Amino acid sequence: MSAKLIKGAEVAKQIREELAAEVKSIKEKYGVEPGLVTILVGENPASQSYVRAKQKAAHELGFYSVQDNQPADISEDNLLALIDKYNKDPKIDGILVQLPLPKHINENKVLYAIDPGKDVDAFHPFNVGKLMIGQPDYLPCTPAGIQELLIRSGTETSGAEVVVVGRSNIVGKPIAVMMMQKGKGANATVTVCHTRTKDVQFHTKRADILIVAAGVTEYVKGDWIKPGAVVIDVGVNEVGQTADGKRILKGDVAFDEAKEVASAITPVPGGVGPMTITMLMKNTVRACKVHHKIKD
Ligand SMILES: Nc1nc(=O)c2c([nH]1)NC[C@@H]1CN(c3ccc(C(=O)N[C@@H](CCC(=O)O)C(=O)O)cc3)C=[N+]21
Repeated sequence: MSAKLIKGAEVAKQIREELAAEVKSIKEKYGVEPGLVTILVGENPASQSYVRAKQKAAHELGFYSVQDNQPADISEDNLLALIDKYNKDPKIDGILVQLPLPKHINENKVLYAIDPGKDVDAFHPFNVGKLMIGQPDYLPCTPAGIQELLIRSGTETSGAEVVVVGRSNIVGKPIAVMMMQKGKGANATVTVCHTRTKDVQFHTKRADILIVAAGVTEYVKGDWIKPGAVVIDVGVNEVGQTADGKRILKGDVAFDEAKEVASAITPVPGGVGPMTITMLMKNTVRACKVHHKIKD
Protein backbone atom coordinates (compact mmCIF):
# COMPACT_ATOMS: atom_id res chain seq x y z
CA MET A 1 0.00 0.00 0.00
CA SER A 2 1.15 3.49 -0.66
CA ALA A 3 -0.41 6.44 1.10
CA LYS A 4 -2.12 9.34 -0.61
CA LEU A 5 0.08 12.44 -0.45
CA ILE A 6 -1.46 15.46 1.25
CA LYS A 7 0.18 18.14 -0.83
CA GLY A 8 0.39 21.22 1.38
CA ALA A 9 2.20 23.20 -1.28
CA GLU A 10 -0.74 22.74 -3.68
CA VAL A 11 -3.40 23.50 -1.08
CA ALA A 12 -1.39 26.55 -0.02
CA LYS A 13 -1.30 27.79 -3.60
CA GLN A 14 -5.06 27.42 -3.90
CA ILE A 15 -5.69 29.33 -0.66
CA ARG A 16 -3.28 32.07 -1.76
CA GLU A 17 -5.28 32.45 -4.97
CA GLU A 18 -8.44 32.87 -2.90
CA LEU A 19 -6.65 35.41 -0.70
CA ALA A 20 -5.25 37.34 -3.68
CA ALA A 21 -8.78 37.78 -5.05
CA GLU A 22 -9.96 38.97 -1.62
CA VAL A 23 -7.08 41.45 -1.32
CA LYS A 24 -7.87 42.81 -4.78
CA SER A 25 -11.51 43.35 -3.93
CA ILE A 26 -10.64 45.01 -0.58
CA LYS A 27 -8.32 47.39 -2.45
CA GLU A 28 -10.97 48.23 -5.03
CA LYS A 29 -13.83 48.72 -2.58
CA TYR A 30 -12.07 50.32 0.37
CA GLY A 31 -8.73 51.60 -0.96
CA VAL A 32 -6.70 49.80 1.68
CA GLU A 33 -4.23 46.93 1.54
CA PRO A 34 -3.19 44.46 4.24
CA GLY A 35 0.11 45.55 5.81
CA LEU A 36 2.62 43.09 7.22
CA VAL A 37 5.98 43.75 8.86
CA THR A 38 8.41 40.91 9.46
CA ILE A 39 11.13 41.74 11.96
CA LEU A 40 14.32 39.71 11.74
CA VAL A 41 17.00 40.07 14.39
CA GLY A 42 20.47 38.83 13.44
CA GLU A 43 21.56 36.69 10.52
CA ASN A 44 20.48 33.10 11.19
CA PRO A 45 20.34 31.58 7.65
CA ALA A 46 17.25 29.46 8.35
CA SER A 47 15.39 32.50 9.75
CA GLN A 48 16.50 34.58 6.75
CA SER A 49 15.09 31.97 4.40
CA TYR A 50 11.73 31.73 6.24
CA VAL A 51 11.37 35.50 6.37
CA ARG A 52 12.20 35.74 2.68
CA ALA A 53 9.45 33.21 1.93
CA LYS A 54 6.96 35.23 4.02
CA GLN A 55 7.88 38.48 2.25
CA LYS A 56 7.58 36.79 -1.15
CA ALA A 57 4.11 35.50 -0.31
CA ALA A 58 3.06 38.95 0.97
CA HIS A 59 4.27 40.60 -2.26
CA GLU A 60 2.49 38.07 -4.45
CA LEU A 61 -0.77 38.74 -2.62
CA GLY A 62 -0.50 42.48 -3.12
CA PHE A 63 0.16 43.38 0.52
CA TYR A 64 1.97 46.45 1.76
CA SER A 65 4.94 44.61 3.24
CA VAL A 66 7.96 45.74 5.19
CA GLN A 67 11.07 43.72 5.96
CA ASP A 68 12.78 45.16 9.04
CA ASN A 69 16.26 43.72 9.66
CA GLN A 70 17.95 44.47 12.96
CA PRO A 71 21.48 43.62 14.10
CA ALA A 72 21.97 40.65 16.44
CA ASP A 73 23.14 43.01 19.21
CA ILE A 74 20.04 45.25 19.22
CA SER A 75 19.03 45.96 22.82
CA GLU A 76 15.78 44.62 24.20
CA ASP A 77 14.60 48.19 24.82
CA ASN A 78 15.23 49.18 21.23
CA LEU A 79 13.41 46.13 19.93
CA LEU A 80 10.45 46.92 22.20
CA ALA A 81 10.47 50.51 20.92
CA LEU A 82 10.43 49.22 17.35
CA ILE A 83 7.40 47.05 18.08
CA ASP A 84 5.67 50.03 19.66
CA LYS A 85 6.30 52.00 16.47
CA TYR A 86 4.60 49.31 14.37
CA ASN A 87 1.79 48.95 16.92
CA LYS A 88 0.98 52.61 16.21
CA ASP A 89 1.54 52.48 12.43
CA PRO A 90 -1.89 52.55 10.73
CA LYS A 91 -0.49 50.97 7.54
CA ILE A 92 0.61 47.88 9.47
CA ASP A 93 -2.04 45.26 10.26
CA GLY A 94 0.24 42.38 11.24
CA ILE A 95 3.56 42.21 13.10
CA LEU A 96 5.73 39.10 12.99
CA VAL A 97 8.92 38.86 15.01
CA GLN A 98 10.83 35.90 13.64
CA LEU A 99 11.91 33.42 16.33
CA PRO A 100 14.31 32.44 17.79
CA LEU A 101 15.66 35.74 19.15
CA PRO A 102 19.25 36.21 20.43
CA LYS A 103 19.78 35.02 24.01
CA HIS A 104 20.09 38.49 25.59
CA ILE A 105 16.50 39.26 24.58
CA ASN A 106 13.55 37.96 26.59
CA GLU A 107 11.34 36.39 23.92
CA ASN A 108 8.18 36.50 26.04
CA LYS A 109 8.63 40.18 26.79
CA VAL A 110 8.86 40.88 23.06
CA LEU A 111 5.84 38.76 22.15
CA TYR A 112 3.76 40.37 24.92
CA ALA A 113 4.61 43.83 23.54
CA ILE A 114 2.84 43.16 20.23
CA ASP A 115 -0.68 44.61 20.05
CA PRO A 116 -2.90 41.48 20.24
CA GLY A 117 -4.91 42.87 17.31
CA LYS A 118 -1.73 42.82 15.18
CA ASP A 119 -0.48 39.51 16.53
CA VAL A 120 -0.80 37.48 13.31
CA ASP A 121 1.32 34.66 14.81
CA ALA A 122 -1.27 34.40 17.64
CA PHE A 123 1.50 33.98 20.22
CA HIS A 124 0.30 36.73 22.61
CA PRO A 125 -1.27 35.33 25.83
CA PHE A 126 -4.49 37.20 24.98
CA ASN A 127 -4.82 35.24 21.74
CA VAL A 128 -3.62 31.99 23.35
CA GLY A 129 -6.31 32.46 26.01
CA LYS A 130 -9.02 33.15 23.46
CA LEU A 131 -8.02 30.00 21.57
CA MET A 132 -8.25 27.96 24.77
CA ILE A 133 -11.86 29.04 25.37
CA GLY A 134 -12.84 28.45 21.75
CA GLN A 135 -13.17 32.14 20.81
CA PRO A 136 -10.09 32.76 18.66
CA ASP A 137 -9.60 35.96 16.65
CA TYR A 138 -6.41 34.54 15.12
CA LEU A 139 -5.33 30.91 14.93
CA PRO A 140 -1.61 30.13 15.31
CA CYS A 141 -0.26 29.57 11.79
CA THR A 142 1.12 26.03 11.86
CA PRO A 143 -1.84 24.49 13.73
CA ALA A 144 -4.24 26.41 11.46
CA GLY A 145 -2.42 24.96 8.44
CA ILE A 146 -2.67 21.44 9.84
CA GLN A 147 -6.40 21.78 10.49
CA GLU A 148 -6.98 23.21 7.01
CA LEU A 149 -5.09 20.27 5.46
CA LEU A 150 -7.24 17.81 7.41
CA ILE A 151 -10.42 19.56 6.27
CA ARG A 152 -9.41 19.94 2.62
CA SER A 153 -8.13 16.34 2.40
CA GLY A 154 -11.54 15.13 3.59
CA THR A 155 -10.18 13.55 6.78
CA GLU A 156 -12.93 12.79 9.33
CA THR A 157 -11.88 14.40 12.61
CA SER A 158 -15.12 14.11 14.59
CA GLY A 159 -14.72 11.33 17.14
CA ALA A 160 -11.27 10.46 15.77
CA GLU A 161 -8.39 9.46 18.00
CA VAL A 162 -5.85 12.22 17.47
CA VAL A 163 -2.38 11.72 18.89
CA VAL A 164 -0.02 14.70 19.00
CA VAL A 165 3.69 14.06 19.55
CA GLY A 166 5.21 17.24 20.98
CA ARG A 167 4.04 19.85 23.48
CA SER A 168 5.51 23.13 22.24
CA ASN A 169 3.61 26.39 22.62
CA ILE A 170 3.87 26.91 18.85
CA VAL A 171 2.53 23.57 17.60
CA GLY A 172 1.83 20.71 20.04
CA LYS A 173 -0.21 22.52 22.66
CA PRO A 174 -2.33 24.69 20.34
CA ILE A 175 -3.10 21.92 17.82
CA ALA A 176 -4.20 19.68 20.72
CA VAL A 177 -6.55 22.41 21.96
CA MET A 178 -7.91 23.08 18.47
CA MET A 179 -8.60 19.42 17.73
CA MET A 180 -10.58 19.00 20.96
CA GLN A 181 -12.84 22.02 20.39
CA LYS A 182 -16.33 21.83 19.00
CA GLY A 183 -16.62 22.57 15.29
CA LYS A 184 -15.40 21.80 11.81
CA GLY A 185 -12.09 19.94 11.54
CA ALA A 186 -12.23 19.23 15.28
CA ASN A 187 -14.40 17.31 17.81
CA ALA A 188 -11.58 14.78 18.24
CA THR A 189 -10.37 12.78 21.23
CA VAL A 190 -6.86 14.06 21.84
CA THR A 191 -3.76 12.53 23.43
CA VAL A 192 -0.53 14.50 23.78
CA CYS A 193 2.82 12.68 24.00
CA HIS A 194 6.16 14.25 24.96
CA THR A 195 9.67 13.37 26.10
CA ARG A 196 8.44 11.97 29.44
CA THR A 197 5.67 9.82 27.98
CA LYS A 198 6.20 6.23 29.21
CA ASP A 199 5.30 4.39 26.02
CA VAL A 200 4.98 6.70 23.02
CA GLN A 201 4.38 3.84 20.57
CA PHE A 202 1.44 2.58 22.61
CA HIS A 203 -0.23 5.91 21.88
CA THR A 204 0.89 6.47 18.28
CA LYS A 205 -0.36 2.99 17.28
CA ARG A 206 -3.86 3.95 18.45
CA ALA A 207 -4.02 7.15 16.39
CA ASP A 208 -6.48 7.64 13.54
CA ILE A 209 -4.74 10.97 12.98
CA LEU A 210 -1.10 11.25 14.04
CA ILE A 211 0.40 14.75 14.27
CA VAL A 212 4.15 14.75 14.81
CA ALA A 213 5.95 17.89 15.97
CA ALA A 214 8.73 16.29 17.98
CA GLY A 215 11.70 18.18 16.58
CA VAL A 216 13.65 14.94 16.06
CA THR A 217 14.53 13.80 12.54
CA GLU A 218 12.57 10.67 11.48
CA TYR A 219 11.53 10.00 15.08
CA VAL A 220 8.31 8.13 14.22
CA LYS A 221 8.90 4.82 12.41
CA GLY A 222 6.54 2.96 10.10
CA ASP A 223 5.63 0.32 12.71
CA TRP A 224 4.52 3.03 15.18
CA ILE A 225 1.61 3.84 12.88
CA LYS A 226 -1.81 2.20 12.70
CA PRO A 227 -2.58 0.90 9.19
CA GLY A 228 -4.78 3.45 7.44
CA ALA A 229 -3.95 6.35 9.74
CA VAL A 230 -3.56 9.93 8.48
CA VAL A 231 -0.09 11.24 9.31
CA ILE A 232 0.77 14.94 9.56
CA ASP A 233 4.51 15.59 9.73
CA VAL A 234 5.35 19.01 11.15
CA GLY A 235 9.13 18.45 11.29
CA VAL A 236 11.50 20.66 9.32
CA ASN A 237 14.98 19.29 10.01
CA GLU A 238 17.89 20.43 7.90
CA VAL A 239 20.01 17.33 7.34
CA GLY A 240 22.49 18.77 4.87
CA GLN A 241 22.88 20.89 1.76
CA THR A 242 22.98 20.15 -1.93
CA ALA A 243 26.04 21.01 -4.03
CA ASP A 244 24.41 24.34 -4.98
CA GLY A 245 23.72 25.25 -1.34
CA LYS A 246 20.01 24.36 -1.06
CA ARG A 247 18.81 23.03 2.29
CA ILE A 248 17.94 19.31 2.39
CA LEU A 249 14.96 18.84 4.70
CA LYS A 250 13.56 15.78 6.45
CA GLY A 251 10.52 15.46 8.66
CA ASP A 252 9.94 13.97 12.11
CA VAL A 253 8.44 10.87 10.47
CA ALA A 254 10.42 8.18 8.60
CA PHE A 255 8.53 8.92 5.39
CA ASP A 256 9.46 5.89 3.24
CA GLU A 257 8.31 3.47 5.93
CA ALA A 258 5.29 5.50 6.99
CA LYS A 259 3.86 5.83 3.47
CA GLU A 260 3.53 2.03 3.28
CA VAL A 261 1.30 1.99 6.38
CA ALA A 262 -0.64 5.26 6.43
CA SER A 263 -3.64 6.03 4.21
CA ALA A 264 -2.49 9.62 3.75
CA ILE A 265 0.63 11.56 4.73
CA THR A 266 2.13 15.04 4.35
CA PRO A 267 5.56 15.20 2.69
CA VAL A 268 8.51 17.30 3.91
CA PRO A 269 9.14 19.65 2.22
CA GLY A 270 5.88 20.61 0.53
CA GLY A 271 3.52 19.65 3.36
CA VAL A 272 2.80 21.69 6.49
CA GLY A 273 5.54 24.33 5.89
CA PRO A 274 3.91 26.16 2.97
CA MET A 275 0.59 26.08 4.84
CA THR A 276 2.17 27.88 7.82
CA ILE A 277 3.12 30.83 5.65
CA THR A 278 -0.27 30.87 3.95
CA MET A 279 -2.10 31.00 7.28
CA LEU A 280 0.08 33.98 8.25
CA MET A 281 -1.21 35.72 5.13
CA LYS A 282 -4.78 34.76 5.99
CA ASN A 283 -4.40 36.20 9.50
CA THR A 284 -3.01 39.43 8.05
CA VAL A 285 -5.98 39.82 5.69
CA ARG A 286 -8.28 39.22 8.64
CA ALA A 287 -6.42 41.81 10.74
CA CYS A 288 -6.76 44.33 7.92
CA LYS A 289 -10.51 43.74 7.75
CA VAL A 290 -10.89 44.15 11.50
CA HIS A 291 -8.80 47.34 11.56
CA HIS A 292 -10.84 48.88 8.74
CA LYS A 293 -14.19 47.53 9.96
CA ILE A 294 -14.69 45.55 6.75
CA LYS A 295 -17.38 42.88 7.06
CA ASP A 296 -16.74 39.68 5.02
N1 LIG B 1 7.48 34.27 14.78
C1 LIG B 1 7.63 33.13 14.10
N2 LIG B 1 6.59 32.63 13.41
C2 LIG B 1 6.73 31.46 12.68
O1 LIG B 1 5.75 30.99 12.05
C3 LIG B 1 8.00 30.81 12.68
C4 LIG B 1 9.04 31.38 13.43
N3 LIG B 1 8.82 32.53 14.13
N4 LIG B 1 10.25 30.78 13.47
C5 LIG B 1 10.55 29.58 12.73
C6 LIG B 1 9.33 28.74 12.44
C7 LIG B 1 9.48 27.80 11.27
N5 LIG B 1 8.50 28.20 10.29
C8 LIG B 1 8.37 27.64 9.01
C9 LIG B 1 7.62 28.23 8.02
C10 LIG B 1 7.57 27.73 6.74
C11 LIG B 1 8.29 26.60 6.40
C12 LIG B 1 8.25 26.12 5.00
O2 LIG B 1 7.63 26.69 4.14
N6 LIG B 1 8.97 25.06 4.66
C13 LIG B 1 9.05 24.56 3.31
C14 LIG B 1 10.48 24.41 2.86
C15 LIG B 1 11.29 25.66 3.04
C16 LIG B 1 12.76 25.47 2.68
O3 LIG B 1 13.05 24.81 1.68
O4 LIG B 1 13.59 25.99 3.44
C17 LIG B 1 8.39 23.20 3.21
O5 LIG B 1 8.26 22.54 4.26
O6 LIG B 1 8.03 22.81 2.12
C18 LIG B 1 9.01 25.97 7.37
C19 LIG B 1 9.05 26.48 8.68
C20 LIG B 1 7.83 29.29 10.75
N7 LIG B 1 8.23 29.64 11.98
